Amino acid sequence: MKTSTAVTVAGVTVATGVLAYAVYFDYKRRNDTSFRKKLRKDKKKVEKSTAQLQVDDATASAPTAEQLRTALLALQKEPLPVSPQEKEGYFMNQVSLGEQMASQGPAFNLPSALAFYRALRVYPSPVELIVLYEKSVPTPVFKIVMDLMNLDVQTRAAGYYDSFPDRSMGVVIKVIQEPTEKKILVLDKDVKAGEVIFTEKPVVAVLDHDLQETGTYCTYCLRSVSPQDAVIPEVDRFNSVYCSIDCEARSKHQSQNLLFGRESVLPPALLPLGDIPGAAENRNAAQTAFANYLKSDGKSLPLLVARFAARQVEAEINKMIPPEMRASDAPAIDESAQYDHMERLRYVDTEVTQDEKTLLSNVLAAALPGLERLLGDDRHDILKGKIRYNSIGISFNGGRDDKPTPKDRPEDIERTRTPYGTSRQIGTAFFYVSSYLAHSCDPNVRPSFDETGTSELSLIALRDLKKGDELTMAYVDVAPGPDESAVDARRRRRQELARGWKFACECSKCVADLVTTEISGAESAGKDGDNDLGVPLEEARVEEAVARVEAQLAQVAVSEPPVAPAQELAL
Ligand SMILES: C[S@@+](CC[C@H](N)C(=O)[O-])C[C@H]1O[C@@H](n2cnc3c(N)ncnc32)[C@H](O)[C@@H]1O
Repeated sequence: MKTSTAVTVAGVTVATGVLAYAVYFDYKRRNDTSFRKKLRKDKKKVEKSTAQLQVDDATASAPTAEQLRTALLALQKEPLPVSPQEKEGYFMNQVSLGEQMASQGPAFNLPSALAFYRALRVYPSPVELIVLYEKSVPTPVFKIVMDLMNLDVQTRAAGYYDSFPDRSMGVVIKVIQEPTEKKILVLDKDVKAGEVIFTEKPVVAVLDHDLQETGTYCTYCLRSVSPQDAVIPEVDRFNSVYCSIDCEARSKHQSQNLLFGRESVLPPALLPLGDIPGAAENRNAAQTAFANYLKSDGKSLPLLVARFAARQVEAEINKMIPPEMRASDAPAIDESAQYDHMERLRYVDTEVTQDEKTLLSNVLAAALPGLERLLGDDRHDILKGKIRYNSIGISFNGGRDDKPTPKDRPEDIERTRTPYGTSRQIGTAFFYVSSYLAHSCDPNVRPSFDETGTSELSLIALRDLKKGDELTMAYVDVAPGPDESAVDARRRRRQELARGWKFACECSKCVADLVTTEISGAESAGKDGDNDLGVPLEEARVEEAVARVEAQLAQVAVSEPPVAPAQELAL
């Protein structure tokens, strides 16, 4: 087993559910003596059984590739324990089962490895556990555990777009390999012009700064709110208003409480903050500082990113709550797969200022020590780069005319993907499925928010379309202005695309325009190098991001202070 494979595998496993669970383990480890005793006992058992075992590599029977695949397939279908308590019990049982079977001889190597692998799947710091396994599990069994992990990652990666997006949306994501890998959103049904292809709720949304200040739109769903109907929250650090108590509750649950509220973010049974002196004052100070920063900065992205981080925490904490007690607004996608979705999205290099990093990290740590790890190292930069790159502008009925003109340099202006123009939007939202829409200067769909009057997106067909057609929207306003020639309009939209999304548009219209006589020879010559765009281009990042994030996660898991029982086991 190569270390790199272990790191990749562990990165994926870490990413799929470490956060609140790790915090919970840490809390239990520090506070629960019977839990500590159990771990120590377990450590001794591992040592004893592995000391007795001197299995000879050469005589050990290794499973065939087919046996391994069949066993893994069955294992992948097993339901995983949900609550921390269930996970804890499951983990202990599987480790002890693995030991017992390993002591039965080589014929039991595969069942033993499967048990150890099951334990690993629920463990909050898998890299630590791998290190422990390497030292304590018989070599042939350890090798099978690693082979199982390898295969697990491979099958998960290959089958990812078989189950996402949900088939009921009527679209699929296709991965095109040539000339460079890209993903496109393709219709899975026939539609007529004007039909809604699918609707999608945002993962997170934010109002433009000036509208947040006026309190005329719902802070959660972005619906227009008249003053007499506004629900005004008790605790708030902006001029938030809600269109209903339902929106207020959802907002509080998803992010508002963690970022700007006072209540514990953990369920009442686990309240590690309750008895820490000064915790409430500390939290208040961290939140005030962050809110002041957001107000003076006047940008949308820092709050959008903070809300996304809060939703990740919400998803993890939700797993600790029995299903019947969870909020009813569970999103359409499996929240535990959020990291998987994010890893697959493209992004542009974005640097978050040290101030912004520190302020948000303080808010997270003050809500629950350990949460700040969520955005450690350059994960904050990457997350912001991804949200910035994929977000869509929200506007109703073609957009507004009263947005203040930004004072920033052109390269610093926040841009969202919207055919109506960022300058006409009321807010910004981030969607999982619609993130995959490519741009075309002659688009065949448009995102609309008029159907609901909220941030829920309806994707509307602009012409009759057939199953198998690629869906494309306009990221920018592609219509020529009243005084704009076709050539100028083409140059403007291509410059906007290059500036905001760092690519030279290759849509059918741009390609067709190149061969028409109305585009000047000089501009055509720019096609290859795109030096007519006046903006340096770079490939949007994706695959490197996956590798980097995984490597960092694995590194963090190895170098972190003790948060999990492996640390005790490894003593
Ligand atoms: C928001 S993502 C859309 C999903 C993306 N196709 C993927 O592979 O993940 C935007 C990226 O798609 C590519 N793209 C979208 N529309 C394009 C176009 N008209 N011409 C060239 N590249 C385009 C660009 O490389 C850009 O990095």
